[in-house]
Amino acid sequence: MAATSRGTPPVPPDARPRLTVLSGPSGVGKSTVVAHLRKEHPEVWLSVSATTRRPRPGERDGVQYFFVTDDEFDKLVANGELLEWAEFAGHRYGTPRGAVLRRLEAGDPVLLEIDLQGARLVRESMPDARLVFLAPPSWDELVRRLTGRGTESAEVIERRLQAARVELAAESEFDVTLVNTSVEHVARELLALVDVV
Ligand SMILES: Nc1ncnc2c1ncn2[C@@H]1O[C@H](COP(=O)(O)OP(=O)(O)OP(=O)(O)O)[C@@H](O)[C@H]1O
Ligand SMILES: Nc1nc2c(ncn2[C@@H]2O[C@H](COP(=O)(O)O)[C@@H](O)[C@H]2O)c(=O)[nH]1
Repeated sequence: MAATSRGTPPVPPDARPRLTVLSGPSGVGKSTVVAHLRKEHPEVWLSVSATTRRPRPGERDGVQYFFVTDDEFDKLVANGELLEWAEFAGHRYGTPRGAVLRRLEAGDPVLLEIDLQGARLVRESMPDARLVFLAPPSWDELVRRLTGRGTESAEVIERRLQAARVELAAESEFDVTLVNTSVEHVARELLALVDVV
């Protein structure tokens, strides 16, 4: 089945912003879609966030995240090294400022995969950023995906689903919504928005 999109259509190429923020509820498929996109288009640069969460099996420091201690995260905040940061389901996550700004200055398309709070902060500090919301085909499918991933305890899944209700209610704040029915389709739609084609 094809992915569908809602919201503002892409603006003409010469007016496209080069910073794209992808948000959406936990388990909707953000990382899966971005990994698919970057497999075919490695030129799309994805910011690697810092987090105080522990790595999941298979996750490597500096690849999925920079895994840091609470003290290290405090220092990143105190030194102004984060473009934005937020607490999500009991852990802190933040976007390293320096790397993002260097990429943007170089004219490279930049993609952030962050939560709703982070998206709102980026909108305030960088109003030209394009905010993309990844929505699930249905609530039941979101629960299936988050549970089926098998990486979180029942308690953590419950916290993430509570956050998901808030995030889904904020869809209208985003410039574009992509519905993740098909990873391939939605990755193609995201690529068009990220402005590298
Ligand atoms: N279109 C899809 N159809 C079916 N399953 C999907 C689809 N997209 C992703 N999934 C599956 O859903 C699960 C959650 O995906 P993923 O980890 O990418 O979500 P996420 O939005 O990055 O979550 P989080 O915010 O918690 O990091 C994974 O098991 C993934 O394989
Ligand atoms: N505000 C920010 N949110 C971020 C950042 N990096 C990731 N995230 C979001 O956190 C949740 C949970 O991620 P998980 O890897 O523990 O499942 C998810 O919505 C991510 O998009 C960030 O730098 N800032």
